[in-house]
Amino acid sequence: MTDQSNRFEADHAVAADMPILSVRGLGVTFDGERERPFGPPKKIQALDNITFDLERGKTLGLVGESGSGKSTLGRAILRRLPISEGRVIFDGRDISNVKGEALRRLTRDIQLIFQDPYTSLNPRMKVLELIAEPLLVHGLVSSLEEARDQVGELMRLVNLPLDALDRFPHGFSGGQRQRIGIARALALKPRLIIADEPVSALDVSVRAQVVNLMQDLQQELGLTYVFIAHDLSVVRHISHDIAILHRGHMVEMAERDALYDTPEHPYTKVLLSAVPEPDPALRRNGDCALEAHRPPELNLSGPGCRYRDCCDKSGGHCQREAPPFAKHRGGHWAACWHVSTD
Ligand SMILES: Nc1ncnc2c1ncn2[C@@H]1O[C@H](COP(=O)(O)OP(=O)(O)OP(=O)(O)O)[C@@H](O)[C@H]1O
Repeated sequence: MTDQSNRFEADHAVAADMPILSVRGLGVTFDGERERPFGPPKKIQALDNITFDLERGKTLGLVGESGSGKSTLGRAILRRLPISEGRVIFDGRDISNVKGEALRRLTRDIQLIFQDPYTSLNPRMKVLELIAEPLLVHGLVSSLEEARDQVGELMRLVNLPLDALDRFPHGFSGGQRQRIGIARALALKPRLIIADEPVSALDVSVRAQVVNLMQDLQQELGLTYVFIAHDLSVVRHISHDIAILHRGHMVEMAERDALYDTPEHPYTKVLLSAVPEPDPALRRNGDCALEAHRPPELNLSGPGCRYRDCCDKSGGHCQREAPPFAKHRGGHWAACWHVSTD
């Protein structure tokens, strides 16, 4: 175990058996457009009744199509937007309503890795400034020179050469920029990292390197990840558990191999059937699985399962009542009347 790892552990003495993150009945509602002048804004329910636990040191892969609520869930956990319903418990503490200094402190513990390393790094700041900025903002160092050693150690962690410190980000490749973004996210020694599509903007050839780096860092520093992706092929390698979002609802969650080998929810099966086929025209059931972006508010009318219109198993029960997100065979959690319980 390295010194860096010891430092992380010493700083974060916690009950090891408690999930680092528990989300209970989480709902997030946005104000949409007004239907008439001066009328009330339409309500957009981006997330509804999301419940899951994430164990310390593990990765939850969060998968869903565009508009399914992945980023909203990430931002709700980070407390960057108001929670309408339910609770987010981080390290045994309810953080659903934290404000002020407590929220500021929380941003040290939970960090975000952005999707696009081209736009997320200020082009006018040198790498030293970019990585040192969180340390300066949180008052952990008082000058760039004081930060230099810590930043150098972060550069070592993400396999970037030290001579990069005094250069601007435009001189780096996408993969190297994402390493800078990761070093910046690590600067405050977070325990939980929300990685919002961290490899989607990168060339396919460097995606695996960044995913492998994140895995190595997880081992070395004991990090926990929520790894967001819009497709199941990206999260397989890195995830311990995988959760599937569909129109603001969690429809299935299971241990990685169980989800790929024996998917339970019809929507998961359709997403999986789309994974190996790169040509969208050839994807099976493509109309429903890979639907064009449809805001969730269009789908909230009436009772019943939100997937009912796309499901070939849909029957009367599915039309009348939404299935609960419940535990089923083989440890799968799924929201479907057609999955049998243990
Ligand atoms: N600030 C906001 N105001 C109003 N609606 C919003 C806001 N942010 C998100 N939404 C809506 O909430 C829903 C979920 O959006 P979200 O960005 O979380 O989806 P996503 O799964 O991350 O999609 P993508 O993969 O395209 O990023 C969408 O209908 C989106 O239009």
